[in-house]
Amino acid sequence: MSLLKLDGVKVHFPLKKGVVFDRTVGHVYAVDGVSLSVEAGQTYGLVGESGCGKTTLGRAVLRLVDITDGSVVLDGTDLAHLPEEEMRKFRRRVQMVFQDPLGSLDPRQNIESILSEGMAAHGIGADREERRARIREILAKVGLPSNALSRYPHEFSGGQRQRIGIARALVLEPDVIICDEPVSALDVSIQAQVINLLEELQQSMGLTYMVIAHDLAVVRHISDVIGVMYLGSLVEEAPSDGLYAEPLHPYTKALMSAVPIPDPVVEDSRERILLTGDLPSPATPPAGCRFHTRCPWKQETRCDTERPELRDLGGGHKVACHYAAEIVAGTVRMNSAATVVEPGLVKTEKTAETAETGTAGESENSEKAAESV
Ligand SMILES: Nc1ncnc2c1ncn2[C@@H]1O[C@H](COP(=O)(O)OP(=O)(O)OP(=O)(O)O)[C@@H](O)[C@H]1O
Repeated sequence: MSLLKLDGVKVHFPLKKGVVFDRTVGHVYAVDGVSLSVEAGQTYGLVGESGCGKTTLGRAVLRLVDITDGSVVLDGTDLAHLPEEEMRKFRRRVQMVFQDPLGSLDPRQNIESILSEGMAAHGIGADREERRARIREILAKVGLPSNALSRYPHEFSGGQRQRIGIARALVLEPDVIICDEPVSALDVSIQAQVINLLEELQQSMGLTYMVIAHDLAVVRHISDVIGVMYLGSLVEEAPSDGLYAEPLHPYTKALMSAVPIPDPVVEDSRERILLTGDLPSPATPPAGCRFHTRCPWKQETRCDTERPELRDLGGGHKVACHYAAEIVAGTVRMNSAATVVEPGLVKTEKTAETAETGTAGESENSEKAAESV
């Protein structure tokens, strides 16, 4: 059953100009028509490069930004159209865990005070003692000692602070937890511990997550379903295994090929797709398919004029690309100056001409574009 269902969600930020009269001179199309469902007890992973609208989408669920259009249905209630006083009751039910645990914890408050603040505001626990007992229980669940209660955020390591952030969400007994880049501020050695903790808590408490990350490796194991965002829209969505087994959208293929593989033999023997060109501004998104300006498989003129819908190609594997099936079948070939790193080479630029012969070349910009993915 879908616990959280987004339908056609748009968040357009007005671009203002002028000191006296604020004129709207355009919009940032941060989120532009996203539909997705998060099933109870599951994890939806949302990935995409910086600026694609992931955080704004998460904030829209909590109504921390104005929703321009669409619906956000939590357990049967559309939050997008709820009066503010009604919305207050629902805020407890969707909690957010932030990227920077230190920045999101008040340094002047001890842990008990940080955790009990929200509980008191939402009427959880009859009195201080009851709240304290509940906090102790949750601290144990997230792997922190009960003496953490009287300590302050700066006394903890980065990983422990993220555990406090998770505890702060849990004490409010939410239906859904949105984890926004939950491990990207942490040391690599600590990241796996926090991801494992999220998984353990999900199993023992039946939690439902939306995990937002720019790093595909972070969402891979924890997610049941993964959605890939590009310039405000979902370009691909699939059960996690299906997405990794066969990414269908050219953007996902590029993202996936940029993830380093620890085995040097495998790393050296695979092909990588490096995107050329910069990410367009969400204030002036390209017409047609938003990815067409960087797409190695772009076809004239459909891709520059007609916006592809997200469609199911089977087994819940959805893709917004006019030619996804043809690319898989090999009947549509790379047609532009796409850069492919061929097995065993550091860098090879493959163009329409060189694609056949495999002539090697260099492209600094392409390498940078790949790094930014
Ligand atoms: N309040 C705002 N007013 C105007 N533009 C905004 C606002 N918040 C976000 N944006 C713009 O919306 C776009 C999407 O931003 P968002 O933070 O959602 O992306 P993101 O994918 O989460 O990126 P990051 O990982 O860097 O946070 C960006 O171009 C950003 O500059």
